[in-house]
Amino acid sequence: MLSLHNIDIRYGNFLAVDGVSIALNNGEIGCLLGPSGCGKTSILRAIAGFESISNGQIKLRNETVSKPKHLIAPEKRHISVVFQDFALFPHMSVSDNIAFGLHKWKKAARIARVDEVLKLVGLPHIAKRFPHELSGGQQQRVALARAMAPKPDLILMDEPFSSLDAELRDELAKDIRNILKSENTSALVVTHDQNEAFAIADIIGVLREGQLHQWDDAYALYHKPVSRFVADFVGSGVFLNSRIDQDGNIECCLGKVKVDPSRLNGFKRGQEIELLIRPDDIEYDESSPIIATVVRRSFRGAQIMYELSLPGSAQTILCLAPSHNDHAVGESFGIRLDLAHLVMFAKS
Ligand SMILES: Nc1ncnc2c1ncn2[C@@H]1O[C@H](COP(=O)(O)OP(=O)(O)OP(=O)(O)O)[C@@H](O)[C@H]1O
Repeated sequence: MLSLHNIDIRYGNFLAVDGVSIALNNGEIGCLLGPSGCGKTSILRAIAGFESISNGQIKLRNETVSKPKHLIAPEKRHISVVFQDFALFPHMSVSDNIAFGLHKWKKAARIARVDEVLKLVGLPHIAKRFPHELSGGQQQRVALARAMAPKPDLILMDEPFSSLDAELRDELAKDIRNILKSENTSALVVTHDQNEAFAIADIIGVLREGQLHQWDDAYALYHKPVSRFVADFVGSGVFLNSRIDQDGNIECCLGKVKVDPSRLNGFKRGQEIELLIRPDDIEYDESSPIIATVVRRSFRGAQIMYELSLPGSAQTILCLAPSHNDHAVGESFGIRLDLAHLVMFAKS
């Protein structure tokens, strides 16, 4: 459906996007995730045809729509864009907003399609209202209905949830995913919020300073990050100063971690490394000889996130424990390391 081949985007001499390649299949929902200024919006604008590229090419349904000095106009790309502020026309009713992109359709087909997408987004009863009479969440759904109405090949969404309440965002992200999937519509969403990315996307690209670090599903980003940046940006955790001993095992403040030699690819015996420990790698275990002390805690309902110190180590670790194991700051309890995935980086 969509492929970007090694694209660069420049603003004068500044290289804002540097050699990015991604591909999205028909019906897939992709997401570009990264901190402010990493180039997400620039990529979205280039796909929409609002921005030119200085290297590489962009293909839609296998047709090249952008390459240096060649730009197919946005209206010829069969793409719809949902903007951050929804950009609904304030003087038009909801149904007129949705019908706006259908002016070439026959009247009966147009009316039927407006009805259809309003049902799809769960708002069949608000067709006659005006945008200012809607809640933020309803405006978001109308904006999505308007984008979906012409049956575009691809929908682009730029920070679609940023103006909504935190509680609403997660719910809406899941709903929007279901709505897009119900019509097998492909979409690419831009966000800096990983929970939104996890809730909406099949595949996520993590960007930093114009470069794509990883294009993968949420599980792989969390458990098999390819760079220290991805490991740090996605999810929480700590990088424990560790060392590979002469037997090829990892020594750290939690003891010795036995490692299958095949997993030491590229690392040498005796090398200093940083070992990624996620909060879910540390288990509460009353019978363990490793005793940790609570430095900080944050109650999260079913679980408590503990920050723990260990004897003889200046580093702290995180532990996500079931909340019936309730300990105050200063108290100690036993923990066990249960590393499902070994993620390590050469010490910089
Ligand atoms: N028109 C422009 N002229 C010059 N520099 C620009 C222009 N648009 C964006 N940039 C720069 O390019 C870089 C990428 O910007 P972009 O808006 O794509 O980032 P972003 O990841 O979407 O950020 P945010 O999350 O803050 O919207 C930034 O350093 C930005 O300052």
